[in-house]
Formats: sequence, structure tokens, C-alpha cells
Amino acid sequence: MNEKTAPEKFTFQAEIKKLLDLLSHSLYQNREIAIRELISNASDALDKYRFLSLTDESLKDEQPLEIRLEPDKENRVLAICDNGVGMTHDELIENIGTIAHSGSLDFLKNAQGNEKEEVSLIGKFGVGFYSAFMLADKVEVLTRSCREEKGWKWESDGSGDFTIEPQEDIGRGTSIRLHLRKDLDEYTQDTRLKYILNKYSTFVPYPIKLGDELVNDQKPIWIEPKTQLTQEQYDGFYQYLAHNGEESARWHLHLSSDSPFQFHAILYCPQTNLELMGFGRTEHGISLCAKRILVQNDNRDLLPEYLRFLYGLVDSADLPLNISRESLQDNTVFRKIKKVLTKRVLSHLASMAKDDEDKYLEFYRQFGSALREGIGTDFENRDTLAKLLRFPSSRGTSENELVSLEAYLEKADENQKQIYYLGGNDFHTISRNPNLEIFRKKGIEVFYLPDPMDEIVLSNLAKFEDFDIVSIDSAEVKLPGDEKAETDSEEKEDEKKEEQEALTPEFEKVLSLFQEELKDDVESVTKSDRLTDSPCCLVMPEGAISSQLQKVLSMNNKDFPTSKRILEINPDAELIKRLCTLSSNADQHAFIKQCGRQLFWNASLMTGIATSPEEITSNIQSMMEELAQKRSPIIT
Ligand SMILES: Nc1ncnc2c1ncn2[C@@H]1O[C@H](COP(=O)(O)OP(=O)(O)OP(=O)(O)O)[C@@H](O)[C@H]1O
Repeated sequence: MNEKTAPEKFTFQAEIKKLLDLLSHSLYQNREIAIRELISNASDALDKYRFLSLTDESLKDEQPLEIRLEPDKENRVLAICDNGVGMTHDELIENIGTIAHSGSLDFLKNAQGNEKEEVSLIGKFGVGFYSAFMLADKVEVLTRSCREEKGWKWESDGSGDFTIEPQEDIGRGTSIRLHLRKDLDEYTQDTRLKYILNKYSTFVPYPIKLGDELVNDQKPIWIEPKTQLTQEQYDGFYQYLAHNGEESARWHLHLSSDSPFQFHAILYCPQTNLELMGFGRTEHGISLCAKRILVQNDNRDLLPEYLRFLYGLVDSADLPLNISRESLQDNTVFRKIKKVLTKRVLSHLASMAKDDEDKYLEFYRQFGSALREGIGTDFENRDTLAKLLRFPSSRGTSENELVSLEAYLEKADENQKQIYYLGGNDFHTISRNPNLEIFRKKGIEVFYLPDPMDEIVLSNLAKFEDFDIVSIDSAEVKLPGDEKAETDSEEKEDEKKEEQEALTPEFEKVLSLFQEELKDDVESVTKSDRLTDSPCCLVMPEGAISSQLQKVLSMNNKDFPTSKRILEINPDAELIKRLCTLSSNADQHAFIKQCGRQLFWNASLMTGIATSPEEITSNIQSMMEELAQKRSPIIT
């Protein structure tokens, strides 16, 4: 037991001396962080006391745990007081004087003697208790440990030494009395102090009082167990974070973890996606706290970019309080938290999709665009994201009936090796596309993609499980059970040649006349295997991107090179059969060519890529005139 009456004198540890010298002479402007540091220490001290009193009944009393700020304008003193754990004589020496603590150690490690750099590092690492000397030219610490009857006064002017002497009549806890520097009267003004407290300490889990006024009235609900919270409390916190006075969140996720690192988080999904309503890019971030002290209120790196629609707060005791925005991303704990949060959000969505499909689809209609964005950017979670995607399909009756890739495969033919989709202007235009005929005949489901974004996503995804994802207007399409699908491309070429050779001379003639007419417009004219009723359709050559996608890309970039398509002709279509019979008569070749051109235009219209309406209408008109002439010869 230390029975001391006169002040004992101590010398600061060399590193601390250096730190203090720097602090008292530095021109570092953001002095208000000192208040944040001291409040954070007070909050830690209250945590420690709360914990001790849980296990040791004798330490308990009726005092409410709180932090008080007591400004004394007359004497230019600001006291920051807590009734937390307090410090014994030896703890005082050890904690604030002779051993550099984590914040200050980090600072010193990185400072490396360059004064300019040292000053900028103050903001980066914070310097814990010692930041008091940025505000004060004398600091007194009055403290009484919860385990002792007797208190102590620590005092220093920050120049190299400190003293400790006994102090009578003080309550449990610690008061840090800052004798403010001459020019810092503002730190005794209520408005200035409230501003600082609101900025940094709103989420401190203990009441902070300025005089008699409670300054932080936001309850830190994220550290409470889920079972003890009501919907109203969750709503209130959401409304606070989202600055939204009326709405409840669409859903929330309350996470707590103790290992391998400690954090609490509440994330909220809003009802509506403002980006869909033309409000521009969502720019709010997540509130980031370290030990309940706000470090940043708009952190945009804690979640991947595509989840930017979520509101929330993350609090971790394993994050350094004074970390800068730049160095946060390099922090291991921060990166791990981001990873866990992302996975938990996605698994929450997956469970919702499984347990309550309707609720999930409602969410998807608002925020599906975010998940689609994730496919292109979050490679680590691509498979999970792919399972969360939904698309309209040929089994539905409108674009509102959405199907997942997994549900699609459940219904697929066992010989099916590919997942099929087709883009187009709208659901009904797509459903009338002739490329679908063989799929309809074979009962194969095709995703209908009126939204070009969906097509970009699927072509980007390219594969789901072991299935290639292909646009059905592509030469790469392999139909289930199609023997040709199994052969390699060389054999396939040979087979194609053989097949073309096996064509009737009449059909061959028609193809060559079409080819002649359309040589500048199409890559080739070939026999079709995918059509059952329609005379023709356009398909993309192997390796080319789909029609719809080309359309979108060329809309954004006029110089985007569009690839020529293959015109496939159905020999069994009535019109083609008739053209075949005409083909042996050279007088009819001009007419066959005219039909070939019109068929190409028709297919272009169906695909939504027709570009020459005047030529199309004038060709139809001249054909109608010819027909009309035959039906009713003009009487002259
Ligand atoms: N209000 C207080 N009540 C009780 N102990 C305190 C108080 N303020 C500071 N201390 C003690 O002094 C020590 C040093 O404080 P300082 O702020 O310099 O570093 P730290 O809080 O340990 O580090 P960091 O903030 O970087 O995690 C604390 O660990 C704590 O033991």
C-alpha cells in the first residue's frame, strides 16, 4: 500500500517524452480528436467497471454509469469525468507515464523522426490519452480505483515529468482536467462541445452529459442481444441512420461475432431502390465504430460497391480508433469484416429466397440490379450471386414471372448441356422470335431477356454449374440429344459440308440467289435446323456476342463494330418450297432475290435490328403492286 503525502515525481518514458514534445509544439489543427480520445478512454473504463462488477458483487453500487463534461469558463478548464474502473497508484504510473500504449506505440513506430510526417501521423493513429496535451498546457488526472478507498492526483505540464499525490474525497472513476491553452477557450463553450460530441460520440453506449444535459440519446442497440430488441427499436435506429422519419426497413440483419475477431453490425435494406427512380448513384455509406466510438459515418469500403444500397453500422473492438480512411482498407480486421458481412448478406438473401420466394422476388425487383452488378465485380462470391439471379422465361406468361438458374436446371432435359436465353425488345416480341421454334417443339425452356442488363450478366457469367450459357440466336447452340453437338468443330465443319452437299439442287439454287443478293449484308446463307414453321431467322456466327447485346453496345458507342449475321433458311417452309420450284426458271431469279432481301429484312425486324424502313416499305410496296396487277390487270 502506498502511503504517500508529498507528491512523488516521475519522468516519462523516453518515447512518451518525444511524443509529448511533438504534441505540444505541433501545428496539427484537428485538436477536437483529443475529446474523442478521452471520451473513448472513459467509455472503456466504464466497460471495465461494468465487467468487473458483474463478477464481483462487492463492487456494485447504485450509481448510473455515465460520462460528464464539465466546462469551467472562468478558469479555462474542461473536465472529462467518468465513474468507471479508475486507476490505482501503480496503474497510473504504468498506464500514463512509463509504458507507451497501443495507439502511441503505433504512432511512434511509424513516425521515424521526420517531423512533418510525425505531425500528419497524429491524425492517422491518434495518441490516446496524450492527445490531452494538444488542448492543455497542464493536465490533472483525478482518479480512484473501484477496488480502493483512496484516490490519486496525477499532474503534468507535458514537458518531461509528472507527479502523483494522494487525493482525498473523490468518487470512483477518473476525471481528466484539461487546463486549456490560452487560445482554446472554445473548448469550454457548450455549442462547440456539443458539436464535437455529436460528430464523434453519438454511439457511445453510456450517457454523455454536458452539465445536466444528455448529449447522446441514441441507444447503441447493436451491442444488445437480438432477442431483447423490439421491431420499434430496429425501426428507430434505421430511421436515424437513413434520415427517414417514417419507413421501416425492408429487412435487417443483426450480426455479432466474438471470434476470430469481435464485431457487431446491423445492416438495413431500404424499401425502395432510389437508383431505379432516377435519383443517381447511392452515396451513403456504413457507420463504422471502433469500441462504440464513431470512426467514420459514411464508410463505403466495408461492403462491396454493389451492396451500396444497404444502411447500417459496424462496430468492432478490434479496429483501431484512429485509423485513417486510406489505411482502413489495408487493415486485416477491416478486410475480414468486409468479407464476413458480404457473405452474411448473401446467405441472408439465399435463405429468404428459399423460405419466402414472394418476399425475395419483391426484394429482387427493387435490388436485383445490385446483384447483377456483383456478378461482374465480386468474383469470390460469383457462384452465390448467380444463384440469387432471377429472369423471365418461356415457361412464364410475362416478364413478371421470374425463374432462377437452379430452378431452370431442375426442369431441364437430362441430355441438356447448355442454358439458353434470348434477348429482345420486350417479352412478347421475344416470344415470337422464330429462333425459338425448335425449343418450343422440344419443350426446352429459354430465358427471355427484355432487359439488356440481364443479357450482359448472363453472357458475362458464361457458365453456371457445368452448363454453358448461350444465346439461342448463336451458332454455338447445341440442342439436347443432338449428336452433332458431341463432335469436335472440324468434324462438325465436315458434316455441315456433307449436309449442304445433300441439299436438293433447287434449294441450293435458292440459297445461292439469296447469298448473291445479300452478300454485303450477311456472313452467309445456310439451311436451318432450328426452324419448324418460319422461313428464316438470323443467327450470330460462333464467338460473336448476341444480337441484343450488340444493339445495346452500339447504342452507347456509334463506332462499335457489329458483326454480320448468318441467315438461316428453312427448306420446309411453304414459301421456300415454292421458291425452290421457281428456281429452275431464270426469269424468276430476280423475284427470288427480291424475296430473299425481304426475308432478311423481316428477320431483322423481328430481331429489332432493322435500319432501313424506307427500303423495306418500298420493297413490300412493289411486291404488292405486282400482286395487285396479277389479280386485277389495270384497264387502260
Ligand atoms: N478514464 C480512464 N479511466 C481508467 N483508465 C484510463 C482512463 N484513461 C486512460 N486510462 C488507462 O490508461 C491507459 C492508456 O490510455 P491511452 O489512451 O494512452 O491508450 P489506450 O487507450 O490503451 O490505447 P488505444 O486507445 O490506442 O487502444 C489505458 O489503457 C487505461 O488503462
